[in-house]
Amino acid sequence: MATQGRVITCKAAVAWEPSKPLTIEDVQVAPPQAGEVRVKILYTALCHTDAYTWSGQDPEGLFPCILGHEAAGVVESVGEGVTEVQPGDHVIPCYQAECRECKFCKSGKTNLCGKVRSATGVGVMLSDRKSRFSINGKPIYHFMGTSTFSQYTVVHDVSVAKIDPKAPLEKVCLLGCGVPTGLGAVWNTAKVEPGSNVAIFGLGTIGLAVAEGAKAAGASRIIGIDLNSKKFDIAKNFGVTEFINPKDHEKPIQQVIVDLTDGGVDYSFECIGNVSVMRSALECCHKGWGTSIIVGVAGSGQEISTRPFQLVTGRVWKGTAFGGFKSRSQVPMLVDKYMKKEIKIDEYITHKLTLAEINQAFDLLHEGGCLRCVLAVDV
Ligand SMILES: NC(=O)C1=CN([C@@H]2O[C@H](COP(=O)(O)OP(=O)(O)OC[C@H]3O[C@@H](n4cnc5c(N)ncnc54)[C@H](O)[C@@H]3O)[C@@H](O)[C@H]2O)C=CC1
Ligand SMILES: N[C@@H](CCC(=O)N[C@@H](CSC=O)C(=O)NCC(=O)O)C(=O)O
Ligand SMILES: [Zn+2]
Ligand SMILES: [Zn+2]
Repeated sequence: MATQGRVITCKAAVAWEPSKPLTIEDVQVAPPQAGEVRVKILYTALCHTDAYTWSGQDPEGLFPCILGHEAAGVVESVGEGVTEVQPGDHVIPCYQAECRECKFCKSGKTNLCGKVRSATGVGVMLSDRKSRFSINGKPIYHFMGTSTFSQYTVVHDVSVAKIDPKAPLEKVCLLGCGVPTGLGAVWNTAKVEPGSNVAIFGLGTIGLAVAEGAKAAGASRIIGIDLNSKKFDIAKNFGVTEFINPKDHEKPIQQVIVDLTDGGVDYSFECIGNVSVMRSALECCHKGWGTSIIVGVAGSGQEISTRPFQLVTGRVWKGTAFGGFKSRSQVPMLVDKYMKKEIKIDEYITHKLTLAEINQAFDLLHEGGCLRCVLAVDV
């Protein structure tokens, strides 16, 4: 039976309250309105940002909601005025929109887009400030404008990238967040030059993608720092050349790195979300030019600090969202790079489960051996 124009009832994992196990529910998904796209999600991975919001630490977290933002699927139907995708197109939902018209998009200075952010930050769609998800009439909030822990979702047309239909969706779903974030932090935000020294704090998917990007950029020393020493074995495969476990040192970790690198690294990346590590990451940078990129997302109420002298003497503190990539324009290019074997994806996928097993997948996220767990959604 044709579903276009009708409400679809499908399975979704609903987060009812912070930290309470998600439950698989029959959810009603309304048809897309003007400028919206309804997508059948086939595969979704879990990102630590989903766990962060679920834990209640996200100041923008709203409940009940449908989490998830690293996914791939097929367009089921489109609303009025949608021209760039059509039913049957293979797509990756993009939590960072790209409208190409707002002052952010036109600035050429950022990948942030202002068109739908005020709505996605409060769990609704822009046109009527309402949710397209409900359970027996009770609205369920959207999350990050994507809500991919559902067999069907509705996204803004500026938040969906059309990709090569030949690309395996169970792999390229990772291009919705983690892998581009790490690669782009190096290529777009830091712009690491050949021969640079790099320090990466946190060797999860994001830190490993930073390592992959730094290796591709020609960095000569890539120092990985993690509290879990088992990470070094896997990190070598992504380009990490040296490993430091802060637990093995009495001196502050920034001092250890400064001593090891003749004054500090050219670039550092914080890929954990810990504000005290963010300070170490800045302070391990070389005087005069060292640049530190904050990638990790810190909890509500957390603040960063350092002595202003650190910046007066030439260190630079920056942050990155989605690695600075313009989503709709550049995600298809990343898919093509994967298809040409120019970037890794398979190596980040350590576990595969189904949507029904999502709570097990969240448990796995907190285990040192899990990078990305991909869920088959349509089963
Ligand atoms: N800015 C952005 O656009 C994005 C940010 N993120 C954020 O990036 C961060 C990292 O994400 P994942 O790699 O998925 O996380 P993850 O949890 O897999 O990796 C974090 C790593 O840091 C290590 N670690 C924890 N505390 C540490 C400490 N004090 N010192 C050294 N190592 C420590 C852990 O052992 C782990 O290996 C999260 O905060 C996530 O929310 C994720 C995606 C996009
Ligand atoms: N909601 C949080 C902020 C969360 C955050 O910083 N998100 C990152 C992406 S994390 C992906 O896994 C981001 O890109 N932020 C830019 C944005 O526009 O949201 C809070 O309020 O602190
Ligand atoms: Zn993410
Ligand atoms: Zn825009």
